[in-house]
Amino acid sequence: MTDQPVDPIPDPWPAPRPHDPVDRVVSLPGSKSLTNRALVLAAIADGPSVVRRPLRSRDTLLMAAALRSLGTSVEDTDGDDGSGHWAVTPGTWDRDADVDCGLAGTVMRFVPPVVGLARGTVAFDGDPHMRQRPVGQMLAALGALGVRIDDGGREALPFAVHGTGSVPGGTVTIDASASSQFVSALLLAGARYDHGVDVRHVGKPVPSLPHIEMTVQMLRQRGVAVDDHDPNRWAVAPGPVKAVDDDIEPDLSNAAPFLALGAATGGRVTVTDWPALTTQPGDELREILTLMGCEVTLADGDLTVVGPDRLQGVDLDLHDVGELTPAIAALCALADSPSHLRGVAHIRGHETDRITALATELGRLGADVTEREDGLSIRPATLHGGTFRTYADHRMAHAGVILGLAVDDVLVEDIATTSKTFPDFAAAWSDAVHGTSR
Ligand SMILES: O=C(O)C1=C[C@@H](OP(=O)(O)O)[C@@H](O)[C@H](O)C1
Ligand SMILES: C=C(OP(=O)(O)O)C(=O)O
Repeated sequence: MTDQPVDPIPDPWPAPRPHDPVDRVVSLPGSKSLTNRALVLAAIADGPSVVRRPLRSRDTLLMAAALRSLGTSVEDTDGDDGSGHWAVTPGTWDRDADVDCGLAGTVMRFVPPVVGLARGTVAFDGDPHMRQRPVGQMLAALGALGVRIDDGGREALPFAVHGTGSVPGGTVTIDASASSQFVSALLLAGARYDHGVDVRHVGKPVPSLPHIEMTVQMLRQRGVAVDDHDPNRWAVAPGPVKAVDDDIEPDLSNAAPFLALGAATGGRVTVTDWPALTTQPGDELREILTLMGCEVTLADGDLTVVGPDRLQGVDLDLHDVGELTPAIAALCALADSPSHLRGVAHIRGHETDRITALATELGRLGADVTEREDGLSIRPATLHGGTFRTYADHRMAHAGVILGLAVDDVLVEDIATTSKTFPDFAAAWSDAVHGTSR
């Protein structure tokens, strides 16, 4: 062990290592990004609707709680197939409220623009690290659109939004290079502003563009006119948001560790209900894992990955799919040729500074890693056991358990942090690795 002396880690979790190549079929919970968009749009819609098979994890429960605190009804209901749904009924938003953002970017960014439509003062705060995550550009844009914000000059949490019941809206320029969620947030609320919104981005390229396409697609499904013809500009026409029942797809980003289980063990993993067409960036895993030497097939809604004898390194720009970086970096550390992961400077503003965290923790287990301003270079090395720190980041925990597939005695700190986007991840992971929950 090469651990430096540091604070003791509570309950590090022994990452399970399979004895033989696995052969598993896995069904995943719903998408965080789709669930939280569906909830926001249902809350500002022109009637009641149902969010079917939503993700119920910390991020989405926080979103449901935020919308309830404004005066929206979000109730459990059973579907015909026995699965749990959420019935959402828009309400009168006429009260002061407190919103806990936890560590959810979607709550901190998507809720303030709709609070402009409420009558009341809403105070926002979150986990300690949430106060470091970027939101200032978005608050400034909201101010320019006519929403009164009080952030005490911090350009970060905690802040208060003073809703007056309507928002003028109009044209606004924003630097969204820190997060695509700034743009998605303004678009989600924009149809309900008096003049709609016309958002123009100026600055370094906007990351995670598939997530903006997801927003645009969901708005159009609800009858909202969106012009996204020109690059770096999105215009939402004013008008009603139609109430639409929505089926939430499985979370394809959370598929990453499970597909990695096939990839890293030379085994076979099938994820069920993989959508044929999707805006989720996790769909890119099909191409990425193919480049790493896996055999990847999508047939009748089943995505199957068969791992190679030896994983190949990759040279990838992950700018559009930054949230996949921790899982891919872990796989790269198990590959037998070098990898370069580029274009993800913005993930330094995610749940933790993911570039530094990955360089530190992969390095702690013996990986040969160079931290770059916008990514990581990873060369083959012999890894060893040790404690993998997760910095309250669910996707760091995914990286840790992936390493544990191929390295003895990997302990993952705070495995419960995975509850941000995946209920009972540890049990689902043990089940997938060993074929039985333990
Ligand atoms: O809109 C969304 O649902 C998301 C957008 C992306 O954020 P960034 O653009 O900040 O990377 C992504 O990383 C995050 O996990 C979810
Ligand atoms: C960046 C992420 O989350 P958030 O929605 O909190 O930004 C993520 O889930 O990888």
